[in-house]
Amino acid sequence: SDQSRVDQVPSIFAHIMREEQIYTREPCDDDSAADAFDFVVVGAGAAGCVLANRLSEGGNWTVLLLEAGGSETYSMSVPYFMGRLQQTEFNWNYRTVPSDTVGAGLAGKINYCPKGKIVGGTTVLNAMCVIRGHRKDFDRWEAIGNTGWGYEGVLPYFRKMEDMQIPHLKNSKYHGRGGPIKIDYFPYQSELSKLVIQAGKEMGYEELDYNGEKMTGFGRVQTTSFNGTRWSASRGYLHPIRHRKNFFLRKRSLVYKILINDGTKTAFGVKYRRDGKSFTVFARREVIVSAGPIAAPQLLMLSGVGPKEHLQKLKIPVIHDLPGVGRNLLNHGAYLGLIFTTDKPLSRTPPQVYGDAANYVDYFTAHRGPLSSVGIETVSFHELKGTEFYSPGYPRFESQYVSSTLIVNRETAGGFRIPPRLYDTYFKPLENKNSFQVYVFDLRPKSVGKLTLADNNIDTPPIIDTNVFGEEEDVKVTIAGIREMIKMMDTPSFKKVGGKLYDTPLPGCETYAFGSDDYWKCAIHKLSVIFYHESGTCKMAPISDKMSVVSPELKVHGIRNLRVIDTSIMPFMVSGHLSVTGYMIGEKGSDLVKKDHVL
Ligand SMILES: Cc1cc2nc3c(=O)[nH]c(=O)nc-3n(C[C@H](O)[C@H](O)[C@H](O)COP(=O)(O)OP(=O)(O)OC[C@H]3O[C@@H](n4cnc5c(N)ncnc54)[C@H](O)[C@@H]3O)c2cc1C
Repeated sequence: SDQSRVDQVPSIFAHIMREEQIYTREPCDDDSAADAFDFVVVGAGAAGCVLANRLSEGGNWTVLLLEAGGSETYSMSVPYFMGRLQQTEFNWNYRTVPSDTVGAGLAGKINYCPKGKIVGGTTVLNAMCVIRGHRKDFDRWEAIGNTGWGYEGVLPYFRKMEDMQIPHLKNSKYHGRGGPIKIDYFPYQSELSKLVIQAGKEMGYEELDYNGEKMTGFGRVQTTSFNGTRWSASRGYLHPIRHRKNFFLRKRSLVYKILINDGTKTAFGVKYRRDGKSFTVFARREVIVSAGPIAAPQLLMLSGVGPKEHLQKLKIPVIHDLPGVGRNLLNHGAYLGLIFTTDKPLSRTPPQVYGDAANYVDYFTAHRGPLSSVGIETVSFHELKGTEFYSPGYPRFESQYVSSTLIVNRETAGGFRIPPRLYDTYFKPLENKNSFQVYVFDLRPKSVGKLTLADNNIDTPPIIDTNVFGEEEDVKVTIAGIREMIKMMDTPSFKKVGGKLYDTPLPGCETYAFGSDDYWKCAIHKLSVIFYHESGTCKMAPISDKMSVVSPELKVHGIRNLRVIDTSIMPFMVSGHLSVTGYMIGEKGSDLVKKDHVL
C-alpha cells in the first residue's frame, strides 16, 4: 500500500547513503604539480584501470593514469538505468557516418556509437554481459604470429580478473576467484528468461556455462555485477589502490598529444588539457595508450603515427608512417526488429518498470526487482547446423533475449535513432501487447570498417565508418539465425504461451514477401544497429602484416616506449562481448610491460 511504501522511506534513505559511500573510495583527483612518472597511462577504461593497478603493485614504479571524464556515482550502478547513461555527459556521444548497410532506416541513416567518458570507461555504460568468446578465436589470433595470445595463453588472465560469485562456477577450472572483477547473475530473472532456457532444452540445446568447456547452448547471462549493482573497472581495480603512494589519477584530463622525439622515434610524455589549461607530463619508462578503440587510433594519428597520406592531408607532421592505424575497425551488428508476441506477459516493459513505485522500494532497500537487471538475462549460441556456416562446436551466432520489447515508447526508440514514423508504424502497435525482442547477431562478421580523422583537432570526433553488414555473408548468417529463433515458437513451452512471430512488415520492405530472404535482407539493412563492440583499430600482428600497428608485445611498430593496450589491439573479432576481453588484454599487457622493466 501507499502507507507501507512511505514507511520504507527511512530505510531507502539509509540504503542510498550507505551505497553512496562506496563511491568515495574512488581514488582522489591528483592535483600535485608532479610532472614525471615511470608510466603514463592514457584512459581509465577496462584495460587502463588494470594497468594502473598492476604496474603500481609492489610500489617500485610511479604510475599516472589520465582520464578525460569525471567520477562514477551510485546511480550509474543501477543496472536498469543503463540506457539513460547514454544521454549524459559521461558518454563521448560519437556517431557513425550515414550507412546504407546498417541502420539505413534510422534517423539520418546514422547509428549512435556510445563510449564511456568517465573513470571506469565504457564499463560504466555497458550491459555487463560476460561473454569471453570461443577458444578458436584466440587460437586464430596466435596463428597469425601473435605468440602467447592463443586460448591457453589468455585463459589464465581471464581467470585472474575474476571473482566468481555464481556458486556452481566457483570451482570450475575455467573461472577465477579472488580477482578484482566480481561476476554474478543479476538478482532478477524474468519469466521470459526461465521460459527461453526451457524452450532451448526442448530444441535440443544444453543449458551451460558458455564461458567454459563448450559454448553452444543456452545460459543465464553472467554479468560484471554484484548484489544487483554494476561492478565497474574502477570499483574492481582502482578503489582498492586509492592509498598507494606511487599511483596518481588525474580526472577531466584530456590527452591531446603523445610526445615523440622525431629523431630517435621515442615517446617521452603526453600533453593534456584540464580545466581549460594545458599541461605536459613526462614518462621515464613508457607511455601506454588505453583510450579505447575510437580514441586510441585518433590519438596516435594526432601525434603523427598513422597512414602518411592521410596525416599529410590534415597537415599533421608525420613521425612514423603506419598505414594500419584506424584501418581494421571490427564490430558486431544486430537486427532490432525480431519480435515475438505472447498471450500472457513474460516480462515488463520500460513504462511498467519505471511506473511502479514498488520497483524502486525493492531496489533501493535490497537491490532486488527488475531494476537489478539491464533487461537481458539470457543468451544463447548457435552453430547453425544445416547451413553453409556450420562448424561443429564453434557457434557462429548469438541471441540475446530482451525483456519485453525495449522499443515501446518514443523515448526508448530515440535511444536507437528510430524516427517517429517508423516507430508509429512498426513498434507502436506493440505498446499494449505482450511481446519480447531478440537481438540476433553474427559472432564473427566478415565486414571491416575504418576510422579516420576529420581534422587535426582533438575536439572533433573521428569519422567512424563501420561497414557493418557490408559483406553479404554477414547478412546471410543473420538470416539463418533469425530462422533458428523463429523455430523456438514451435516448442511446447512457447506454444503454451501462444508465442508468435510479430509479422507486421517493416516499412520500406513491404514489397518483398514477408519471411523471404529478400525481405530479411531489406529489414536487416534498415533496422539494424552496431552492437557497440568497436575494436581492432590498432591491430596486433607481426610487422610483416601491412595492417599491423602493435607487436605481440603491444609495442607500437617503429616507436620506442609506446604501447597500445586496450580492445583496439584485437586482430580479429571474438565470439563474445568485449569488456572481459579488455580486462584480459590489460592483465596480459601488464605482464608484458613488467617483463621489459626488470628492476
Ligand atoms: C552501450 C554499450 C553496451 C555494451 N555492453 C557490453 C556488454 O554487455 N558486455 C561487454 O563485455 N561489453 C559491452 N560493451 C563493450 C565494452 O564495454 C567495451 O568494449 C570495453 O569497455 C572497451 O574497453 P577499453 O579498455 O578498450 O576502452 P574503454 O572502456 O572505452 O576505456 C577508454 C577510456 O579512455 C578514456 N579516454 C579516451 N580518450 C581519452 C583522451 N584523449 N584522454 C584521456 N582519456 C581518454 C575514456 O574516457 C575511457 O574512460 C558495451 C559497450 C557499450 C557502449
